[in-house]
Amino acid sequence: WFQRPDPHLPPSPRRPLPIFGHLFYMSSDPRTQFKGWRKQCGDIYSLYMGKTLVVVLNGYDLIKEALVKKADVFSDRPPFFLDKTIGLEDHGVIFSSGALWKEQRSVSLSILRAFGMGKNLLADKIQEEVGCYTNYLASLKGKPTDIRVMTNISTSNVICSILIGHRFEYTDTEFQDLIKKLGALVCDQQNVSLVHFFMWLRHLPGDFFKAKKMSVNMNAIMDALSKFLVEKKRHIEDANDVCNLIDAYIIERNKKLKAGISTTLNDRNLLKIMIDLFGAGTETTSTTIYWCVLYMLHYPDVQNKVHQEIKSQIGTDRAPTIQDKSKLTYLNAVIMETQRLASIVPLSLTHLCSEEAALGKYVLPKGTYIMPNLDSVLHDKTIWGEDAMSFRAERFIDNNGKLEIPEQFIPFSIGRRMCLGEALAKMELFLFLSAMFQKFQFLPPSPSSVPELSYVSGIVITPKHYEVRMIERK
Ligand code: HEM
Repeated sequence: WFQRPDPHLPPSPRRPLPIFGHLFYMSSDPRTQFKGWRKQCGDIYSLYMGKTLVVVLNGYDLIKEALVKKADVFSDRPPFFLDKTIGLEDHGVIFSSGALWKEQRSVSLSILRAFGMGKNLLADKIQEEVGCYTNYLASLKGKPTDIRVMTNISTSNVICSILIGHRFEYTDTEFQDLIKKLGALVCDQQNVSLVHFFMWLRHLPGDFFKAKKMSVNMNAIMDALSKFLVEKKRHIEDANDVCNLIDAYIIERNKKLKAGISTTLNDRNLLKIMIDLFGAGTETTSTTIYWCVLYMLHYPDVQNKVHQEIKSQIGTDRAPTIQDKSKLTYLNAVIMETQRLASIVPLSLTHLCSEEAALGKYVLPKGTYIMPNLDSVLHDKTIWGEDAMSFRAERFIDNNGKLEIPEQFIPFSIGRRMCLGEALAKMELFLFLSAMFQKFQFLPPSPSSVPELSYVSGIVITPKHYEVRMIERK
């Protein structure tokens, strides 16, 4: 409490409390709080979560310096308490580090590419799912409905078709329950930060910090996916016979073992990769769709313009395909503006400084947690102009009517740890939203009750639940 701040470390917005550091200063809406702290301290500042030093990075240049130019030291992850509770700490892709992460990431990426991520093969599969989804929306016959869970199930079906070669019906109550548990996991993260830094708190009676609820949800997801793993796992030699990620992973492992190459590919990492992709691939894409529909309720002119573009470039006799993507400039701009303004993963995922390293004018000790504040780039007035907090898709279109994507558009982060599913997410966003705006007009439950643009803060920023009417266009 009486120590002077270390001049080699970035400044803190407030003097840390003994033992707890800044934990009790954290607000339930870090987005607004972090903006204020940037104004006060500049682009880089220190927070203490208990004893752990967490350095928040703001602005494109500083985030690029850490995650791209100094990727060798800023690409590890700190341990994640929920992985500890399921006994899979430092496994899989999202929360692993070092050589194990490198191998798991490169194998997962090559499997996703083999399944057609970024190519037509997968686009056809997504389009089939989109067909089921829009039919389901049509069956609601314009009744005010919250589309969140069914959108989650639909985007989850895309990832599940890769993981286990299977899709689920929107009415499947067991799967609905699993999806709700995943949603709660993503939203409850904020409450649990205290437990993350003081693991012993989860042994206290009651569940004040929701840590027990989160462990139960995480275990339920793990149990469901390990059941699929046991069901689908089989002896497979022939690469032409691959039905899902499980097959592809096993073939890759066997290849390495046969060639006498030492490998981290094993059942535990496979299970964790399934959990990682299921978690990361479901909530993110569907939340972006959920935001986009909400923005369209607020900006009916934009919605009409999107529909007119689809009508003039593709018509209404067939569903848009991935080959149509380059024709729909305005829709692409609307999707990017949604991602920019909603900034759904505002603090990215935490990185770990693996060695002592210089950053800006400071020297950060080994073990420092790094929070890249993507919000600070996606909402930066010096990049996007004074109207950075308004929805204006035209900012992504140049004077010749072509798409213009500034390098500061980083909703998927940057550097070696940037989103593994970016190509898949972009395909999904285009195919879902183009089909939705082609087929329906989205309206608020009543003209006088447009749902608010308010959100719930978690790892992912989700709009508060809202209802919408989908009127089929003739
Ligand atoms: C709009 C949708 C999405 C957004 C905005 C998004 C955003 C992000 C962000 C910000 C990160 C953290 C990067 C970092 O630590 O620097 C990340 C990591 C990751 N994402 Fe996504 N993501 C999306 C969709 C997906 C999808 C569909 C998948 C599934 C295939 C996926 C899989 C992953 C994985 C596995 C990581 C961890 C990468 C690593 O640690 O090496 N994401 N994503």
